[in-house]
Amino acid sequence: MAIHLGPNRYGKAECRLVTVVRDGERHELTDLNVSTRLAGRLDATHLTGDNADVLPTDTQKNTVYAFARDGFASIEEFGLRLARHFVATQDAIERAQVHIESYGWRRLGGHSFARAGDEVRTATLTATAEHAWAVGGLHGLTLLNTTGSQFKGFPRDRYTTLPEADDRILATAVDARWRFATLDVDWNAAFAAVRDGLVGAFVDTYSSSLQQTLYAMGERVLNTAPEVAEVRLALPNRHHFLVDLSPFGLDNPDAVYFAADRPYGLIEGSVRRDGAAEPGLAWDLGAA
Ligand SMILES: O=c1[nH]c(=O)c2[nH]c(=O)[nH]c2[nH]1
Repeated sequence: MAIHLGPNRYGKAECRLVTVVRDGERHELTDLNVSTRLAGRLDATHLTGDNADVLPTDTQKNTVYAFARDGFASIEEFGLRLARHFVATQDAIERAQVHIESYGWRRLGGHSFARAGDEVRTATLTATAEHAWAVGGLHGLTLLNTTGSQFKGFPRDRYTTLPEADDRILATAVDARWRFATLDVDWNAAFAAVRDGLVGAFVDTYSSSLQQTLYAMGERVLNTAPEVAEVRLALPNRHHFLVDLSPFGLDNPDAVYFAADRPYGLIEGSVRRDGAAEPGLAWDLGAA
């Protein structure tokens, strides 16, 4: 029976990095979580324990902190610089991916900040010697419409108990990633445009299903951000169930809800621009 080494990669996960730019009294804060992944001709270390091609994950972590010393205008720019550095300087490394989470802080004053909720901006930058790819993203953006949503016309079988809903609460925590067709992008402006598109479509769409809202959100992003080739969305349906108050002799005119934690519907999908460039390694460092 033949046995062989399958796809593999290695790197330093979750380097927590905070930077402060001290411009007089007004300080700028970034709060990141940076992960590196390297792949390439790494058979030797797995098969014989020869580490000649294994840039230590400790060195990868140090590189993250050292490059941060130079500053960066966006997490996409920072991640691209790191990913390109690893493939350019390590012979055996053919593919590098840097994933960055950016935690928001709301300004309270010149040098004071409050953590801005659960929303996280993300970026995934992948490089080979010849190409690079960028994926932007966000997760933890919780949205809720108190009306403008229904769910009707679904099939019923002997296990169906769900009543048809003419008017319901629609709530979700958006998990979105979007693939750029180019690297010639004003990254922070693009992030703002995509985020506005996601939120705007959620607010504006009369929803017959969360699936319909998902498509509307992806379509709006592609219409507002020309650099984006594809949007991938995962939308948990944060169910809000009307509480039966009749045991207490009370009516419930769509006023009192139970916000269920789990289980939840999970609606996932991607919306793509026709004719856009192939994704290459953008989504997945892959096996090569
Ligand atoms: O928007 C929805 N999509 C579904 O697929 C679904 N299924 C369900 O039980 N409720 C809902 N709501």
